[in-house]
Amino acid sequence: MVCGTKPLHDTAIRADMMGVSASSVDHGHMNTTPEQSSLPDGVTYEGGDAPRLVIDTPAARGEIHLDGAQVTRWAPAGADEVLWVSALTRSGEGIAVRGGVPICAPWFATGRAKNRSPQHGFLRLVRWSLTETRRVGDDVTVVLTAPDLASLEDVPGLDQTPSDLTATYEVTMGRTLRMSLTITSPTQKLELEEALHTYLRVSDVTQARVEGLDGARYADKAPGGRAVNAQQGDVTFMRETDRVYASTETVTLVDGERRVVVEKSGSASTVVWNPWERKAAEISDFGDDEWPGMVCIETANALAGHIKLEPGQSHTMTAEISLQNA
Ligand SMILES: O=P(O)(O)OC[C@H]1O[C@@H](O)[C@H](O)[C@@H](O)[C@@H]1O
Repeated sequence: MVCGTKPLHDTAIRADMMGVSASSVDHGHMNTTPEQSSLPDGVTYEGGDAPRLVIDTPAARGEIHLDGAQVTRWAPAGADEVLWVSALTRSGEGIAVRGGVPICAPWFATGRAKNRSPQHGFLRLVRWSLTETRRVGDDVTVVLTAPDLASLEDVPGLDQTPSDLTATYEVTMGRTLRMSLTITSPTQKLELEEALHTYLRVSDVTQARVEGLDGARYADKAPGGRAVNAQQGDVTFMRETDRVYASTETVTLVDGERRVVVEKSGSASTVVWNPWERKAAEISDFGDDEWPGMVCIETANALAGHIKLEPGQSHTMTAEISLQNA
């Protein structure tokens, strides 16, 4: 779904709207340090090699890295952590944390023609700028902006897409985790693929199930999988699972008593992924024994669900995650 043309100045961040110091709006991406006094109560900036915002309010605890604008933790009040992160992950500039919610764009996997690199695009590999923080009640909203890509050296894969594309990401952490990604292509056509690659904790993936995809068509990307299939009933997990569903529906991950609801808008695809034993062993930052404890439910626009942007158009995709019984 294309949300209409948007003049470029609409995506520019106005300094007078920001709750952070002037230095933090400099798109020179090394210069992103906000002053603590400018952040709302319950938000702390932690610098170092992997700069991040730590959120701790009566509604939720969480964490957002500037590298890749990656949400890595979120637990609504009274509940255990919802997102999964590998014990083997690394973090820092140019590195996507293995877990949380990496942003995949402007293509998904290696793209529809399977010829793009790096895998899942470059937006998870660049350091974003913090452009706004605000607190309304106990909900904290953080807005991050991707750097001016053309001005950066060595953005891998930038030659495969309009180099002037812009991206903003608005994350609200409270009893619900709301993540909203807007991508604009100012001057050129863009066939956009994207995913909010959400890693969710489960106690045992072989006992978990995903409701809400009954009847949906899917491409099965697991070894030996067919391009076109139809889901029958809930999704359950018995082997490597790597599926791109054509679906705009809300899904619910059922893990024992816990029910994790993923609602979305601007998203024509839902990706469901668990690497299982063999593939987990092949991924260097994924522990060999960790796969039973996670499943990815990715709010996406991928394969046939890609978005066609005309010059000057934007698209916004939103995922909203909540615990049903909390
Ligand atoms: O290892 P990456 O690049 O983070 O990708 C992890 C997985 O991401 C999923 O979205 C893909 O469907 C899988 O094919 C892929 O293996």
